[in-house]
Amino acid sequence: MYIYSATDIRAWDEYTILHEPITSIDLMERASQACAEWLQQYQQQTTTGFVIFCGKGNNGGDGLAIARLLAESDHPVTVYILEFGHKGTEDFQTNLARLHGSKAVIKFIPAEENIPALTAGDIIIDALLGSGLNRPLEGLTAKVVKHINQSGLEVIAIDIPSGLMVDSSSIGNTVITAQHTLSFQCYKPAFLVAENESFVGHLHILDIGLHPNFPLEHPAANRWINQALVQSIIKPRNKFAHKGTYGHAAIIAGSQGMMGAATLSAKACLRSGAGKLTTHIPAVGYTIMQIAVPEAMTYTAGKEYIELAVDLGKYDAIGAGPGWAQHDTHKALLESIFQQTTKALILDADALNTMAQHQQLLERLPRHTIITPHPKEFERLFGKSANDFDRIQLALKKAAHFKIIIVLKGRYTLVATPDGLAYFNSTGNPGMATGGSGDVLTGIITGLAAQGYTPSEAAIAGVFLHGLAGDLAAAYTSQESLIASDLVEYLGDAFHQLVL
Ligand SMILES: NC(=O)C1=CN([C@@H]2O[C@H](COP(=O)(O)OP(=O)(O)OC[C@H]3O[C@@H](n4cnc5c(N)ncnc54)[C@H](O)[C@@H]3O)[C@@H](O)[C@H]2O)[C@H](O)CC1
Ligand SMILES: [K+]
Repeated sequence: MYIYSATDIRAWDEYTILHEPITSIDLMERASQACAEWLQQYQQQTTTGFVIFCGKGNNGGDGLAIARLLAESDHPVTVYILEFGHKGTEDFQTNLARLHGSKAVIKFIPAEENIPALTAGDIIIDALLGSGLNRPLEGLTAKVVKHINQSGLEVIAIDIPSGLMVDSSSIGNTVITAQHTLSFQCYKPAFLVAENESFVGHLHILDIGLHPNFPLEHPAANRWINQALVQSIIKPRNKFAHKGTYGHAAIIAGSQGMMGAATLSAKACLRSGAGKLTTHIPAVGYTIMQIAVPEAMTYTAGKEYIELAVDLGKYDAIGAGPGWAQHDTHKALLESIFQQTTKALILDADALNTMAQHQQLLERLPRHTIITPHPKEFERLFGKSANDFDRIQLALKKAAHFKIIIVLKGRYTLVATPDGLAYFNSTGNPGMATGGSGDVLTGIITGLAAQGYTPSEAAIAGVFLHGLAGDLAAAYTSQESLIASDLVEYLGDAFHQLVL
């Protein structure tokens, strides 16, 4: 599934109108019906009515159609139309004429003194501006939005909270703060960044039946990692398989006091289907590893932390970094790993911090290495970004420059590939913001890469399975109680859900 820009969404609209074919006003009706149905399901016993704020573009047109549909179902509806000093789009006008025949109360806001007082119990619907927004809100529009935000009432945004840019940062701008956003057909870039979370609230993507052929003809660089995509990657296991079929992985991890990172990575690697696993750990962790993960072979190098890595050429995938802590020897260790790596390499945690301190290491990264930084680690590696959109662009730039895959962890984890594609993961929950969660991800991606999945396949499927295991675990134990070991426990169920 693609994540389209505002321009692409408009093109999809036009494509649907031309090829279904359907008139623009009927398409608006379909979108509005989907919203009205959602709202009727959602309204509470305490809801006294709907107050709908409309602009004069097609977002406002949606608002007017929603008003009519709700009024037809006997809900008290008041509509406020913000005077922009023009007549409004054709579909806006058609819907205004249709609304005049209904029981909805229609009022206009030509000036600040006409901004209405809002009463508790009403649900506010924001249909002021949608994907046609091309500049920050100002003047009367900004005042109306601030008034709505200050009311403390429940706000439901249609398509996108008014004032929020679809494709670029809205930091510092006046934007509707919605509790729910009802958007159409596909995810938009604005919904995927942490800086917009407080505006968007709970997101609901409503299917309005835009033409299915458009995505086939218009691939986009931004993509959504969902079950269908991951199902197309993960292959059923071969009936004649033996452990050699699924590769030999190595996990180079752990130090005194951080052997948990190593055992979590190791278990996750094995639970992701790697045929064999050898852990490279310091001597202090030998017994811990042998007892915690009896399925793994263990090679010790260094006393309290890993000092060297040998004989790595035989591995199909190597995961390195979890629980290393910071030691001077790690620069040489990384150089040695880079030299010996012949296939996939996954770097996380202290391996990334070492690279951040010795930036020249970045230039020596083997091609198609996967790095899995969280935003702070990313910043240490590549510098600060002014906003989340810039950070995504920087990740794509660095992925292309170093020919690596960058997994930038977050609510919608980004997988940036060297060929300029940005995949956003759909699974996961805040319960996974807990120690060891990243170590599990390193193990999963290493385990998948060892089986022969390409680095981008391993990264995409890995982040999805990791998040899905988190969702299944949270459903069982709650987000609060979720610990990283649960992610390992629920990986099996996550694979089950893929129904191979
Ligand atoms: N497939 C779909 O997603 C469908 C979407 N629909 C709805 O249509 C809107 C987009 O409509 P459009 O008329 O293009 O844009 P707006 O309603 O957002 O209004 C644009 C209008 O406003 C002017 N403008 C832009 N920025 C500002 C500003 N800061 N202040 C004031 N005015 C501004 C701009 O110049 C235009 O004149 C989409 O969001 C959906 O809600 C359809 O209903 C069907 C399918
Ligand atoms: K809106």
